[in-house]
Amino acid sequence: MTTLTTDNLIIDIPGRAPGSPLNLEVQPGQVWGVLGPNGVGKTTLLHTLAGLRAPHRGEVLLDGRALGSLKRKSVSQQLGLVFQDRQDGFPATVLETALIGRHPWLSSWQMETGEDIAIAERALQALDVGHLRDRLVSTLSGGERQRVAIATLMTQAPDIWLLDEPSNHLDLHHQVAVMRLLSGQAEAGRAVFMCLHDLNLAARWCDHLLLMYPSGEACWGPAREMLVPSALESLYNQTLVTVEVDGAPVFVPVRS
Ligand SMILES: Nc1ncnc2c1ncn2[C@@H]1O[C@H](COP(=O)(O)OP(=O)(O)OP(=O)(O)O)[C@@H](O)[C@H]1O
Repeated sequence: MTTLTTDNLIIDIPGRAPGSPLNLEVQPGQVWGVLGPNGVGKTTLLHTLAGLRAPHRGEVLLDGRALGSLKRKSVSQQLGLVFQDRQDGFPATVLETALIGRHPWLSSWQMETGEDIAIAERALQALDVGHLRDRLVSTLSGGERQRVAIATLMTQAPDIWLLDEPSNHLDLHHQVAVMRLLSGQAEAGRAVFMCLHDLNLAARWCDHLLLMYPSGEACWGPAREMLVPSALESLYNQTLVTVEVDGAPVFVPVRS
């Protein structure tokens, strides 16, 4: 299993002064949540961790090796990303889309085997979209598409799962089902690192949190140390009431 680290990483946001350097260590078995208001740089960070954007400064490392020094195929075997937004490039069925997750594991021009198809079908079942396997993705609802995207990542089976707002479009039942699945993946030794707008999902399911402030400051650590109401109020510029349910804090925005 792979550890993702950042060494004095400063993400590159056009026209903005560099923020504080990030020195993160995302270890196997951990579930990280990234919290912060709109436009603070959460997606930019995820894309930088995936090697899709160059950092302003610093480095991203996989097991101590600089991301840039690794072959893309090797990176995509170790790390995968669910994007916040997706475009339908060409017509593809749900099963064909999930099978894209096997590409890092196939050689050029190699066709998927029965085992690859079985892996994809198991992932579709796990995300409750197995019954849609032959449907065109372009005909799916927002929540169904989101679950297909997560199933594609599951089919890819990397050690590090990066997810940009995985609960987007999901109803309550599927939000919890996806969080349980991500938690199970971490228990199996993978690492999960996701941006979330739902503070309460983060409080319930993440063991580590990174708070990104509009000033460019950031702080990170075990979730119990980060879930300080005053810090969260300042993060979102929103007054909160904290209650406890099942031993976990629940944050409710005040109305006025
Ligand atoms: N190509 C670009 N050119 C100029 N500005 C950009 C570009 N890409 C992103 N930005 C800006 O960088 C900032 C960070 O964007 P990013 O998408 O990372 O934020 P975010 O925290 O994920 O926001 P949200 O919560 O709304 O998804 C935003 O102000 C955005 O407008």
